[in-house]
Amino acid sequence: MTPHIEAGKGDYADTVLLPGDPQRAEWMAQTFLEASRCVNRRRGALGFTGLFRGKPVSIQATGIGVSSFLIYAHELLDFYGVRTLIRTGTCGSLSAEAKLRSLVISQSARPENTESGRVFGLYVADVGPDPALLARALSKAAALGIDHHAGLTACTDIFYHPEARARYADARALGALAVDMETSALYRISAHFGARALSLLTVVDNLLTGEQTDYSERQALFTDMSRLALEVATEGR
Ligand SMILES: O=P(O)(O)O[C@H]1O[C@H](CO)[C@@H](O)[C@H]1O
Ligand SMILES: O=c1cc[nH]c(=O)[nH]1
Repeated sequence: MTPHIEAGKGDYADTVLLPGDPQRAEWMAQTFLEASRCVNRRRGALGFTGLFRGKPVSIQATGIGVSSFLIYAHELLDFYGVRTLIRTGTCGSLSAEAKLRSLVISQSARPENTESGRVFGLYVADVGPDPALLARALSKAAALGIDHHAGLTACTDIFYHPEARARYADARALGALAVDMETSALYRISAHFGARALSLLTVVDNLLTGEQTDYSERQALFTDMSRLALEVATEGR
């Protein structure tokens, strides 16, 4: 076990899907995994291991923001020896393409010059998803008919920011499709540990128009993203 995870060594599969929300972790495990068992309840950050089409896979909630995310990612990579991390997150749209309820596949992630932006100087710079995972996700998303866009995403430390959407002007000028609060951390720490990573994000609100989904409809919104993540995670294994 680690300070934040009570699971024993060997309780996680080589590949772990990472939603921020523990309720999403539980829903994904109940909906998609066979023989699923809960391996972590500490602090309510639920973790599960089970089988998808007969292949082992885990799902671990990471909480909100880079600080929380880096704790779970670090302990999974360092202590549990996990080799592949696939985020199944949510994001806010910054673009006309990333429509509400559609999927964004992060091809690169740009941190703001906030605390995590400074911390990232300690990690490998300018890293993105594993190219093979990305290619697999793009072809499977097309084959499954999933409404998706791939491109740059922004990553912020601050959900409720006094400057509101104006603070994303730079990221939007660079073509950022959407913003979340963990993807830069995922790509940096995975590169640091020589592991593979990919971030899939469902658009739950739009920072340009103010449109929002309701939390009660959200689990149903995650079917496409979850299936895609599980197929990408288990193909060829
Ligand atoms: O829904 P999750 O995966 O937590 O992701 C997004 O939602 C949270 C903010 O509401 C942040 O963690 C952000 O990245
Ligand atoms: O980080 C996030 C996630 C969802 N919606 C947002 O506006 N920001």
